[in-house]
Amino acid sequence: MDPVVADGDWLKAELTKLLGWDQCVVEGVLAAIDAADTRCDADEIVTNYMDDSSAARSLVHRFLDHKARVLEAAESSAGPHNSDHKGTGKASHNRQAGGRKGENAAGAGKSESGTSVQSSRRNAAGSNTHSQSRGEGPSSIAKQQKSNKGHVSEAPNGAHVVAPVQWATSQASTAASSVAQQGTSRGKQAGPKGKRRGNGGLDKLQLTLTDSIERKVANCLKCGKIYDCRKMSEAIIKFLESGGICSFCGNQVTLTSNGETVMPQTATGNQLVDLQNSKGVSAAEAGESNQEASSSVSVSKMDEAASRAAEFKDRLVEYDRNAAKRTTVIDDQSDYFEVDSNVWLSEQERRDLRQRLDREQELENSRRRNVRYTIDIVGRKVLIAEESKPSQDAQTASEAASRAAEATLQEAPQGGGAAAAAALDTAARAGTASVPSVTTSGTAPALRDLRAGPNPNLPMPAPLFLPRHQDAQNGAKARGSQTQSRGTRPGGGWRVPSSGRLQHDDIFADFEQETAVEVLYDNLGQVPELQAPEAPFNLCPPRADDAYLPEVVRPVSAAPQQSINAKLRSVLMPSSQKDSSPFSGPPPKLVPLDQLPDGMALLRGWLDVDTQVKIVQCFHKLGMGEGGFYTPTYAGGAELHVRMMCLGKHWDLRDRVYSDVRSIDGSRIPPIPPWLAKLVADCLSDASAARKQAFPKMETNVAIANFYASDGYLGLHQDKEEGRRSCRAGVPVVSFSIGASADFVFNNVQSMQGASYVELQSGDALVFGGPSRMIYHGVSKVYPERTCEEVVRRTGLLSGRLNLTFRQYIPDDEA
Ligand SMILES: O=C(O)CCC(=O)C(=O)O
Ligand SMILES: [Fe+2]
Repeated sequence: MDPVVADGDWLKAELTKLLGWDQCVVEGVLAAIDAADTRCDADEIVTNYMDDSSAARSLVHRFLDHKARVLEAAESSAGPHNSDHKGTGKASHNRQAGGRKGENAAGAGKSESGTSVQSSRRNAAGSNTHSQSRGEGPSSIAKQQKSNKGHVSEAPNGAHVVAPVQWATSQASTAASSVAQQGTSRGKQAGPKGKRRGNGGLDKLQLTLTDSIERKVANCLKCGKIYDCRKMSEAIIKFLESGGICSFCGNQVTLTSNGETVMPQTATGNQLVDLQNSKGVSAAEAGESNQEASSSVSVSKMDEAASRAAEFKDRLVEYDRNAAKRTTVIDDQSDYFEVDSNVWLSEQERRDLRQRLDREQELENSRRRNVRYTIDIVGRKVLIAEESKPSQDAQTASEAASRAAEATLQEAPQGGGAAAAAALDTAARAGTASVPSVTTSGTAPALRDLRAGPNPNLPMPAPLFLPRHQDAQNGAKARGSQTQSRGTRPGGGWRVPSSGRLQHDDIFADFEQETAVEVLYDNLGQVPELQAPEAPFNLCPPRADDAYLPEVVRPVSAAPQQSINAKLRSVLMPSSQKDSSPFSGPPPKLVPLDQLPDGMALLRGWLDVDTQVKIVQCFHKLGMGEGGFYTPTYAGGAELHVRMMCLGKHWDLRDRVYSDVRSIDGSRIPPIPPWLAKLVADCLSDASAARKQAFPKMETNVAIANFYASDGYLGLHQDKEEGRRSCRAGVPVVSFSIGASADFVFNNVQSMQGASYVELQSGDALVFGGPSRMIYHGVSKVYPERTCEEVVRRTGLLSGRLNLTFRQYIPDDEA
């Protein structure tokens, strides 16, 4: 037994050293330990207030053990009258300690300068019994609070509010006693430490209060300061002492004890104590009067605090109710498309937004339906008309495209359609699946419903410009002609009024020409599968000098018409890139008519003028109808330099076969008029007679009509698609020539080397069959100045040459 250890000062010093706490805090803890009923209670204090420190626990145990032994020794030395305590030798040390303490305090007369625990006990002993002393133990405060009904009031919200005076009062009475015992020393002590040191009972009471409050960690709702009441410190004690007044901002931090709100304690209690002390009031009186004073002041403070709380509550509620009106939330992150799930939208806003989105979707759908493509035929571009105003702009774009296509077709009937088809075809190849159909109302049926898209392969950015001299040449000649009567723009040319993209202009650079030609030829290298029909080719356009014409508009004579591509070539193609003549090489030898090879006969002027006129008129009419004249193209896209049409069957330059329907546009093929067939038969008969050698029999079922403009020609070739039997049998070809004269070149090989030629004149009939059936032949030159004036005058035949060749096609399976 070590009396030093049994002394509270020893434990206080050890714990202070161990825990590093303020001494007054340690004193409070010691007071609680001293008041604990059992060792378990003491252990709990260690657990709760000393972080369950084993070192602290062992110190406490050591202290209690020694204390018990000291008390026991004192008891035994005092006599057996305390057998009651002995009888409960196993009773808690506290009881032992408590009992002994009281006696010790009273009897042993330990100095006031002992531990605060002892001091407290001794102080309390003056007016309190042992049981009272025990009543101050843990959890006794609540009981006191409940029993003290006079200090329980109803808060505005209905909650019970227990004025701090209840527990402050009891502590005040204790403190008052303590202070009374101490005289006025408390008030004289300088600094809080001294004050606390002399106020150990108060600390103990705070500790018990801490134990009783429900939320051990509280925070100030105004400034956020946190009060961790699990760890005792001077600040916490002060906080608890004040009943939850925030030491930082003065706000009330709500503390609840046993379900009841602890109201703040003002300094009033202590002040009163101090006041009473200073007046020399006895401890008991001071306690009573203190209690009463505290009670009345606290109630009034409670009312004041309650009304402040209610006011604050009302303000909060009001704010909550009206927050939406006074607050605008701009949520940039919120996707306004999220209409349905957007929590920031009111019902009305949601409805409005939904309607707006629906409207926009409708417009977008309508815009997609109305996309139009503008076809720049010469520029070979297909442009998407993106419209912002769907209906109106789409309509405008559509009309512009239609007018462009129509005007181009009508103004350049020899080639515009083909170029359009080629452009469309090219565009269609480059197009996407989603492109809509091209609307070309008023144009040829084959142009309608073609699907086209933008052509990324066409780099030419600017419209193609034609030089003015070309415009003058074409436009002037075309002016007043049938093209004008179709409503095309006076002055000729290819200007498209609405788009303005095709223009005449003197201003063009060489590189532009070459670029254009390059593009043109690039495109020609591609295979146009579908060739749009050309505008009707008028073999005999009306002319002013035609005597037979009625007295109507007498337009200037029509120009020999060229296809657009021919025009482009002649105007724009650098000489180096122009077609090399298929007749380059040694000039052919003119063959006298009596020296023609076997199987060839030339019946000069066999067709009289009337028959020629009849033939021209016939082909004038047929040429403008279904299956009429068109410009044949090779598979690669290059054009023949003649206009062609077929009777009986269609012969296709691209695949070189005969068919019943024109493959390029599905046209039906006009039949050979019987009078013409008879004419052919008669001619053949005459040819046999002339040669004194019968040509193989030939019943024509195919006729090919070619119109050569003044610059037209036809390369060396064989007529060999009429079937093996027809060709092998030497079934002859009968040819009629009308209009301008031309050089007919022929050879046994496809070369100008050793070639011969004869001049075919208007009205001539040429027959080649038998051994000459497979000669290579062609037309190298046309002589527009050498023509049959009468035929021209009577028919209005264009300057050029009309040639008809009659053959008999015998399919191989019939052979
Ligand atoms: O125009 C000519 O005289 C010849 C025509 C020709 O050879 C043909 O059409 O195959
Ligand atoms: Fe031929």
